[in-house]
Amino acid sequence: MWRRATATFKSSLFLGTLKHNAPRFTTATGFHFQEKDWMGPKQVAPVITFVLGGPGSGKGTQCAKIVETFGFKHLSAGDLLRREMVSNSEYGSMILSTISEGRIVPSEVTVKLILREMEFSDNHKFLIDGFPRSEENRIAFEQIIGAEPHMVLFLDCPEEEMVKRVLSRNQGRIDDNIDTIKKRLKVFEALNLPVVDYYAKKGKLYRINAVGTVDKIFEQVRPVFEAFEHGAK
Ligand SMILES: Nc1ncnc2c1ncn2[C@@H]1O[C@H](COP(=O)(O)OP(=O)(O)OP(=O)(O)O)[C@@H](O)[C@H]1O
Ligand SMILES: Nc1ccn([C@@H]2O[C@H](COP(=O)(O)O)[C@@H](O)[C@H]2O)c(=O)n1
Ligand SMILES: [Mg+2]
Repeated sequence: MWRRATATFKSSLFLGTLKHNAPRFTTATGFHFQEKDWMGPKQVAPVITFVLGGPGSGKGTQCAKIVETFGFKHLSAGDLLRREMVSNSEYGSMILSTISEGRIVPSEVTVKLILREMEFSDNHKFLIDGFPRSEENRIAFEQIIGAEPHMVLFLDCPEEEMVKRVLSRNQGRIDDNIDTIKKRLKVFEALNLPVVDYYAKKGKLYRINAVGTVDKIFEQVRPVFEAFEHGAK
């Protein structure tokens, strides 16, 4: 279990990017986070990568290749929400209506799901896909988890291509229909692009041209991770 087996952030290799002043924090849903929760015997700090991009830009597809090649743990915020939705959770109906309308689920719920996965993972390298989707998501992650990403991938894809991919995905998702896709694209532009700009200004953004074959796109992604792994050694 990563929560127990890992990080004392204070002695981390990644000291520069992690926040040590995470306050005692109790969310409105009663979830408790305290800095001491991260303390443990092993000196391994989490490596956090966010993977951003519009609906159908290929986040999940590229994440699978990153996992295979670089051994990250893939956490798709959308997948975590869909799993929560069908799990008899108190949030189930709220998540269903939010996803159906292409809106963003309250950050506290999503961050809680991500944190739970991080805590129980044996892996300390995380690829967080489809998150943060808004400035609210981003700030909640920083406050609750007390860490920032080391790098942020942005899969840059034209709208027509994203629409085409989503409509031919055929995985039975309630939001893969033209009406919801239009709403998701609007939300992406209004709420997600400001987050992309934020990380660009911080020098953490890697913009990937997401048009082309899956392998061609991965040829742009691979060197980003190779350089990071090389630098981290
Ligand atoms: N480079 C590509 N060229 C053509 N099709 C692709 C490419 N990459 C992914 N796809 C296909 O497009 C669809 C959407 O891809 P994927 O699920 O990876 O996108 P996503 O960004 O995770 O989307 P969402 O945000 O809706 O979860 C899938 O059916 C996938 O197989
Ligand atoms: N941070 C997030 C991520 C996703 N959602 C909701 O889930 C939908 C599907 O997400 P995908 O990444 O699988 O496309 C998305 O449209 C949102 O409704 C969210 O609220 N917050
Ligand atoms: Mg996806």
